[in-house]
Amino acid sequence: MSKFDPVDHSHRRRNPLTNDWVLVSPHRAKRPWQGQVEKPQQNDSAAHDPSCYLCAGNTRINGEVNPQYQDTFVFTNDFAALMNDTPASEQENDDLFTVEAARGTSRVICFSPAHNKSLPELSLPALENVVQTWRDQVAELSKDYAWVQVFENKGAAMGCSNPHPHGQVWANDFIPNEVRKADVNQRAYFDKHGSSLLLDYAQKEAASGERTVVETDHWIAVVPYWAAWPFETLLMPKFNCARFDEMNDAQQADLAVALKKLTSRYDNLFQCSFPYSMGWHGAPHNTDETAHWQLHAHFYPPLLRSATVRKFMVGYEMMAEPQRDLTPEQAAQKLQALSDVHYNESNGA
Ligand SMILES: O=C1CCN([C@@H]2O[C@H](COP(=O)(O)O)[C@@H](O)[C@H]2O)C(=O)N1
Repeated sequence: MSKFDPVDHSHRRRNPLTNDWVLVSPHRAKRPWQGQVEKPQQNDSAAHDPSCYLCAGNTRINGEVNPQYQDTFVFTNDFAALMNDTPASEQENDDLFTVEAARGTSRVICFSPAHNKSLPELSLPALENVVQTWRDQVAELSKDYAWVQVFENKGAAMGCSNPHPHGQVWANDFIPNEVRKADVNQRAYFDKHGSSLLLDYAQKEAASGERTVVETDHWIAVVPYWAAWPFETLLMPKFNCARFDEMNDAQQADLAVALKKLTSRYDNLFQCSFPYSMGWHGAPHNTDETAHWQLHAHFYPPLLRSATVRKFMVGYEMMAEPQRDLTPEQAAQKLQALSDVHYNESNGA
C-alpha cells in the first residue's frame, strides 16, 4: 500500500465553521462528461434596458417608478419572503411539530444604474458605494432584527430572476441555520484557543499562500481548505472585525479592491460572467458577545470545468456529504494563474 497523498488519494476535510466534512476525490476530475451543459452567461446587454424592473427610471411590477439613481438603489422587495407585521404563532409545539412565526423584511440592492456591469466591471468608487450600502443596510436593520443577511445571487445559473446586477438583504427576528452553526463553532474554538477561529485561519493562510486567490493590505480571499464547491472562496479580514461597522475607512476602501480582484479572477476563469451565490456572515445583533466572531464572505460558485459544465450537489452530496473532484489547492492554482484585471477591461470594453 502506497503512502497516503492528498493529491492522489480520496480523503475527507473538516469545515471548522460548520463541523461538517467534505469528501475529496482528486482522481475523479478526469471522467468524461456527457451530462447537462449550461448556456454561458455573457454580459452583452445595454447599459439601460427599458424592460428591466430594476433599471433607473423604470416602472416596477407593482407600479412604483424607480428613481433616476446614480449609484446604488435599495427598495423593499415587492414579493418579500418576510413581512415585519407577522403575528406570533399560538400553536402548541411538541417534539414533532414545532413552529415559530418569522418576522422580517427583504430588500433588493441595485449595485449601480448600469444594467450590464456586474461587480468586477464596476469602477472602484462604484464598488465602494456597494460596500457602504451593505454597511448602511446592516446598521439600519440591525436596530430591529437579530440577523441581517446580505447576499447576492449572480447569474441565471443561481436562480437569478433579473439580470440587472443586484444583491439582496433580508432581516430576520431569528438566527438562521448557517449562522447558528458558525456561531457555535467560532465560540467553541474561541473558548478552547482564546483566539478567533477566522483570524487565526486568515493569518495561517496568508503565511502559506498555497490557497490564496487575492491578498490586499487588509483582506485575504482563499479557496478554503475545506471548500465544497469547486471554486468556492472565503473572503476574510486580516484584522479583528466582528461586523461591518467595525471597519475603518482604509479597511473598507480596501475591501472594494479585494472584491474587484476576486470577482475579476472569477470572470476571467472561463471568460464569462461567473455565476455564484455570495453572502456575508458577522456577529449577530441580539448579543454583545462578539469576540469569537469575524466578519467574512462566502462565495459559492457552481461552475466546475467550463462556462457550461457545473457541479451538481446531488445524490451522494444530498444523502451523505459534499464531494469534490479537484482539490482546493488545484482550484486555487487555477485562480492564481489568472489576471485580476477583468477580461473586458483588458481588451478595453
Ligand atoms: O418589479 C419587481 C421585479 C423584481 N423584484 C424582486 O427582485 C428580486 C430579484 O432577485 P433575484 O434575481 O435574486 O430573484 C426578486 O426577489 C424579486 O421579487 C421586485 O421586487 N419587483
